Amino acid sequence: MTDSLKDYQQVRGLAIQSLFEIIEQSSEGTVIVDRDATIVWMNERYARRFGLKSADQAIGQPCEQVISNSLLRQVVRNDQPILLDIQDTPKGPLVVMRLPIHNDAGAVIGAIGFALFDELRNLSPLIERYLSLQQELASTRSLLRSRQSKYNFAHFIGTSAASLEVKRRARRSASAESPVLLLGETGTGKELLAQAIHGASTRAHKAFVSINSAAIPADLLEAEFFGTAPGAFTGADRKGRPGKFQIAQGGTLFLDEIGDMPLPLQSKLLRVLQEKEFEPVGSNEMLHSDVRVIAATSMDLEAAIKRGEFRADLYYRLNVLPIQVPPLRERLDDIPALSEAILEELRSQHELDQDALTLLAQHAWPGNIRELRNVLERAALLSDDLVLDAREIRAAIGTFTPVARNPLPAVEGESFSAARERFDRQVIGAALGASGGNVVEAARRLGLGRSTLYKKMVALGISESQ
Ligand SMILES: Nc1ncnc2c1ncn2[C@@H]1O[C@H](COP(=O)(O)OP(=O)(O)OP(=O)(O)O)[C@@H](O)[C@H]1O
Repeated sequence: MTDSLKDYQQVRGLAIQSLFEIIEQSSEGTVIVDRDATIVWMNERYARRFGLKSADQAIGQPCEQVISNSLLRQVVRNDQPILLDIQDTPKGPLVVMRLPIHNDAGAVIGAIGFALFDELRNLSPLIERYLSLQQELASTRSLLRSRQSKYNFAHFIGTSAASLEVKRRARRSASAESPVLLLGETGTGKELLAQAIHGASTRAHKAFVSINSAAIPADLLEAEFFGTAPGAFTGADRKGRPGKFQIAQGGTLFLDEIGDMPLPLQSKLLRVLQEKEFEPVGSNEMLHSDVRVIAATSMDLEAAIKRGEFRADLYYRLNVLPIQVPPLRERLDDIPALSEAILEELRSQHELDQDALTLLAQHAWPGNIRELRNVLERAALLSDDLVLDAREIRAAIGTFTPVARNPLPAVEGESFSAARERFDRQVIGAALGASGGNVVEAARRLGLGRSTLYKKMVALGISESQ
């Protein structure tokens, strides 16, 4: 018994010695700190890994000064080893082991850290796994960042009454959960607004995903929306693929050109909006959906319903918070600020002279803000001068479409005051007509005080019912 115990003590002693030697020899580095976590010894190889010329430079330094994320201080303080850990260093990750050092009385007097490199071949799968997990994490993070919205309300430039109203409604819709329907011509900023709504909502930290029904062939749309189940297809899609609804889970799904959605898909979309669940293509399983939908269209959906091309029930479901985004020609006051913001965004040094701005306010902008951007970009590229003039803008516009102004036809020999009276009569008559004869409403439309409008009407002999 005593003999075998002696044996044991001897074997233990040898084991401790061998263990230390093997680890010391196969380690990438060894560092020893004292009770204050000040480095008292470091091997040369380890010093070089941290950019030091020699280990002498490390002696006397707090351990974190040399190894920025060192945990040796913690080991000394807690008197607890950290047996296996991964430490990032400027030259790649290391597997490290940190142990407290005790004196004969069992008190902590310091700590030792071994950095094990991949000479210990059986650790390399661990490092590879760690690296691949890190890569996966980085790419997931960057994917999420790229899916988060790029724009907020400050990006929607415009202080005209029409723009302010659009922004007011959009801001309000951000705090709701119901679908939003953005109506407006191409290039008016519908997607920008959708992103801003998402960014101001409680879903902002989740994905903003957009899908354009007009840009994807009809037979692929269902899989794009709802994904495919594993085994539903052969070849590349065998494993199954997530659809936009899955990718947007917890976030916002922007359905652009909703008017172009085929009827069978409209029924499926309606079901997701109502039941909050959907079925991937080729699957029998229902998946729960937590997605806020923002839809947009440049199409007259009511006309499409009459033609039988759009489901009325889907329209009512989507039309909870409609926002009409006016075309640029109805908010020409925004052009100077928009132009400045666009030129700035293009990092262009160019400015516009007064005639150029006047000309910009005379074009009807069928392509709206996207067209304005293209015109300014083209003009800035082609001009040598930093001040863009009307001639250069005119050349960049290409096909000029003047804004319709319903000009009054001139009457031969008519005096100025007669022409002016005719003009006043027409403008007031039109405002009254549009307001159903309501003078207060007509005055508001014309930007006149009610009594001023009354006086003008009396002077012109216009009655209220007109
Ligand atoms: N009010 C605005 N202020 C600044 N930039 C704007 C504004 N509105 C639109 N833009 C810019 O104009 C371009 C077109 O806008 P966006 O894509 O949002 O329009 P859209 O209505 O969704 O168009 P489409 O229907 O063709 O998809 C984008 O570059 C956008 O940033």
